[in-house]
Amino acid sequence: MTAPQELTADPHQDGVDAAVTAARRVIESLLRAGSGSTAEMGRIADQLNSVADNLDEHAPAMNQRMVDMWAGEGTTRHDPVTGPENAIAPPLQLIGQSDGSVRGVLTLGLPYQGPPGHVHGGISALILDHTLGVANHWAGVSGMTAELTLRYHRPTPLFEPLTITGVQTGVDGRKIRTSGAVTAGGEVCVSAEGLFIAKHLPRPR
Ligand SMILES: CCCCCCCCCCCCCCCC(=O)SCCNC(=O)CCNC(=O)[C@H](O)C(C)(C)COP(=O)(O)OP(=O)(O)OC[C@H]1O[C@@H](n2cnc3c(N)ncnc32)[C@H](O)[C@@H]1OP(=O)(O)O
Repeated sequence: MTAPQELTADPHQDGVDAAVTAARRVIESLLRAGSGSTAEMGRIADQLNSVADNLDEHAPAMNQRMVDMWAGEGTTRHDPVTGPENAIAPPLQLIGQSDGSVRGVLTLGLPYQGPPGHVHGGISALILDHTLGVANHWAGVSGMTAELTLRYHRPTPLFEPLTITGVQTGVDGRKIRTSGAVTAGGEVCVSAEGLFIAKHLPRPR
């Protein structure tokens, strides 16, 4: 039996991960502030643009960055679901379980809102697509999403811990079938069935 294993990058307390954590806070704070805020938004925009100018000035060339993103640990650091270097990622951390499934827990806030007080359906789709992909890696046979079927059973709450699961259910030639769910308080909010085709695009080098 395989021991449980962390499959996503552990966020660091310093370096780019710390800056990304701050950027996530900015995204959330802007949304919370809204147009009714008394903060001086013109000055805030100037400050944020100056931060971005500084980052761009010191960034490697885009083609070099693309190579780094797909080398070694970089692979799990940039994606929009688990990546500690990606400010739009919640981020979700996934653990491969001994039974072959993957599992993670996360709480989503205002940037991920769809219906009032609840998670946007497209965000659940994004999280489940990625989780099913990681479940395929954990199972040892992976590919690209060809079909993703979602069932939204009940609204998915914001501000409450959500359990995200995925497991590979079958492989038939190049066709890989995987399922998963988002649950809150033990109730399934969203379930997913995915068809993946064993194919990988070449990594930039
Ligand atoms: C230790 C672990 C570390 C963990 C480390 C983590 C690593 C990090 C994990 C990252 C996890 C990312 C998870 C996100 C995954 C994406 O987001 S992938 C991006 C979204 N998907 C795409 O862009 C795919 C776009 N589509 C395509 O490229 C192509 O259509 C496909 C899907 C690859 C298939 O094309 P193809 O290779 O030419 O396949 P083709 O020969 O046409 O078909 C093969 C078979 O599949 C069937 N098929 C193909 N498409 C379909 C379809 N849509 N519906 C039904 N059947 C289909 C065909 O009918 C055919 O069946 P048979 O005739 O063999 O019975």
